Amino acid sequence: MDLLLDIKDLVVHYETEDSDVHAVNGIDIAIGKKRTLGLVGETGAGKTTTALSIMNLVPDPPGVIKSGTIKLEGKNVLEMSERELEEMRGNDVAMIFQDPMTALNPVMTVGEQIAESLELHQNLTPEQSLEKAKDMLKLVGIAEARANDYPHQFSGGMKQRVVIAIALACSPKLLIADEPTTALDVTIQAQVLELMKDLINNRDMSMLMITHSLGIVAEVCDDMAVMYAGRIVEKGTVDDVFNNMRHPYTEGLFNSLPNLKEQGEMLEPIKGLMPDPADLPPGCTFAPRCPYATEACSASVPELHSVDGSKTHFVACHAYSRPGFALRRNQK
Ligand SMILES: Nc1ncnc2c1ncn2[C@@H]1O[C@H](COP(=O)(O)OP(=O)(O)OP(=O)(O)O)[C@@H](O)[C@H]1O
Ligand code: NI
Repeated sequence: MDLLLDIKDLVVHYETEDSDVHAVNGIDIAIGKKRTLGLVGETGAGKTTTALSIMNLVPDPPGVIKSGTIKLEGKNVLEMSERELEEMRGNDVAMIFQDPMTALNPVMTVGEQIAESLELHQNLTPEQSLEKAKDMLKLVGIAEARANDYPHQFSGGMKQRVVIAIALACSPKLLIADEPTTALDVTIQAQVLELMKDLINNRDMSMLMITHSLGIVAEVCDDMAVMYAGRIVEKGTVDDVFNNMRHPYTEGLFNSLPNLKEQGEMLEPIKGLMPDPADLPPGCTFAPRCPYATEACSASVPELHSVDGSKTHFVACHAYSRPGFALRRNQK
């Protein structure tokens, strides 16, 4: 696979006077060109921290990138100069967040805001920028006449479309979307996702989609990585993980989803809570909640290993060292 982004052994802590939060604990993830990777996991798993690291925007202090490399087309983001970083942000990588209002300026028209990003990154004249801004609006399904309106004149779904227009105006190679539809009505969510999917595909872009929702992963992603307490516990193509899942935590996520369970089966939410990343248990951090755990699970941290020799599918779980082990879901 031709890689756009290649993250290796990333470790990020938030260090304050009274705690040391181990937010990201040595993750490896890669995104191929024209591929969309879904990063899923419970709240506090370290998803946003991972995303911010890619743009070298982890707030410091308290954030400290302890180790790792983040290569964007071969160049390590963590070693870029301020100037290179500015070039990269907006031009190569754009990020959109859950709440569109945090990204929009209430006292500028939406047309001006899209144009501003174009002027900044693409050396266009103000007139050219405004023209292109109108094109971008049309692209996200908003009439160009609305370019002169202010954010408060738009609905939530339209605001998020404007944010998408700003993010895509400079044709970045990678779009990072952090829960981009959680703040929207359910009916609007599907439309916005559909739009993003089309735009990404038409422009040969790659995307990192951060979400709690396996439904969204199924809808828009090619590949997925399941994150738990700052580690990747399973990753593969969406097909690998949906049809041949291996990690007990992944199984737990699927069992706790109403829409993905077969009818008649009982929902079983995962018992307990994710451990506090300032106080992680030794060994496999999922062991305290895992229905399959034995003592060996707490003795050492399981490494990611290939599932049946697969080149795409990996799992980090000690249980597979037991002969014949299979998840309940996979037992025939
Ligand atoms: N600025 C900060 N200072 C201290 N701790 C932080 C800071 N930002 C995040 N954390 C902690 O780091 C851990 C990972 O947070 P992160 O936001 O990356 O998780 P997430 O998977 O994106 O969660 P969510 O799904 O809720 O957005 C959490 O325990 C969080 O409390
Ligand atoms: Ni987050």
